[in-house]
Amino acid sequence: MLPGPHYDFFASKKATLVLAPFSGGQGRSGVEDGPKYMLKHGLSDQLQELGWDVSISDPLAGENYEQRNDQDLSDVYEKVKRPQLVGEATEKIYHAVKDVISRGEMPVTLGGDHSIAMGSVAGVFSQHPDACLLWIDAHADINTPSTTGSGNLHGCPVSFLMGLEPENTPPALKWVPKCVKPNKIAYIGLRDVDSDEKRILKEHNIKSFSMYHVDRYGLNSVIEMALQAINPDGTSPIHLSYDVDAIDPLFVPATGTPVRGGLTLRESLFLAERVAETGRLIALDVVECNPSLAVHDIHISDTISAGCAVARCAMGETLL
Ligand SMILES: NC(=[NH2+])NCCC[C@H](N)C(=O)O
Ligand SMILES: [Mn+2]
Ligand SMILES: [Mn+2]
Repeated sequence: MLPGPHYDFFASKKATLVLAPFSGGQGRSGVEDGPKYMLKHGLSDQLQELGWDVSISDPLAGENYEQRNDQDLSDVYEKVKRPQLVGEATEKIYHAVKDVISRGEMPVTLGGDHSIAMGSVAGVFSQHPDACLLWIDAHADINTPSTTGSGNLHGCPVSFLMGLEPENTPPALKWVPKCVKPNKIAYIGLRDVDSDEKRILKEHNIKSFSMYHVDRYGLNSVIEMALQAINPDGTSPIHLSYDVDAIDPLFVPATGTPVRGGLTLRESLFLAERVAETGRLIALDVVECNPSLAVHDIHISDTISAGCAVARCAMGETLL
């Protein structure tokens, strides 16, 4: 029998689930229920079964962000929607993730929409400036305040983390540190990238693997190429930011911006297993599960179980 993956890390095997029930980075409510559903699905017990000591932190507890999302129509800055709300929530997430990582535990941030990665990534990079970022997504989420067509901040977190447009940064988002260098981020799964985003990716020479590349070279080679680009000597810690819409909507239907032609369920899990196997994963986000967008109950269980499986695979689950 060929050996399965071998994991030579997870020394402390302590993780904290950082709940980020936040929907203000886009317009569709329900995505704030992601963390609740993943917990109900048993994620915490599942990770404990893998040998993790799991705690839960809830930095947005009691803030009622959903209601404010509906009401705060005056919260705009030029084209950007709800900067105040997003700024406050992501800063709380930032502090929570920073605490977790500085204790030597793995932060597993459960969204919420992808704007929450401004908090999680900034928190991780504050303690590990040498880290690299693997962004798994159908979208590049690198719009700037001037290029965004939708005004939704879940389409912009990477541009803020890279400090691309300081002059147009809404005041409430000025706290986001410029922490991710263009040679330290790679994308896998892209298939819906706005034209300005394509220009930005090219200008900064960011390693971006679309579904074309997955088909052309196979996912295994694409992962190798991505890691080689952002972590050439294999020593940098890795933050994996996983938008479930990278996975084909056949498998993950309940998400806000589904795009057909994505990763198969098996590919999506292999990707997480392969990153785990590097022994360098220090932080994980799982975002954009929106149970409210399900048409049938089975859409909810498909979506939530895929999100939980991504987390388990990234944290050492093996098939054999
Ligand atoms: N995290 C996401 N699902 N992002 C979708 C972004 C879609 C589009 N590019 C926008 O800027 O609005
Ligand atoms: Mn996406
Ligand atoms: Mn995203």
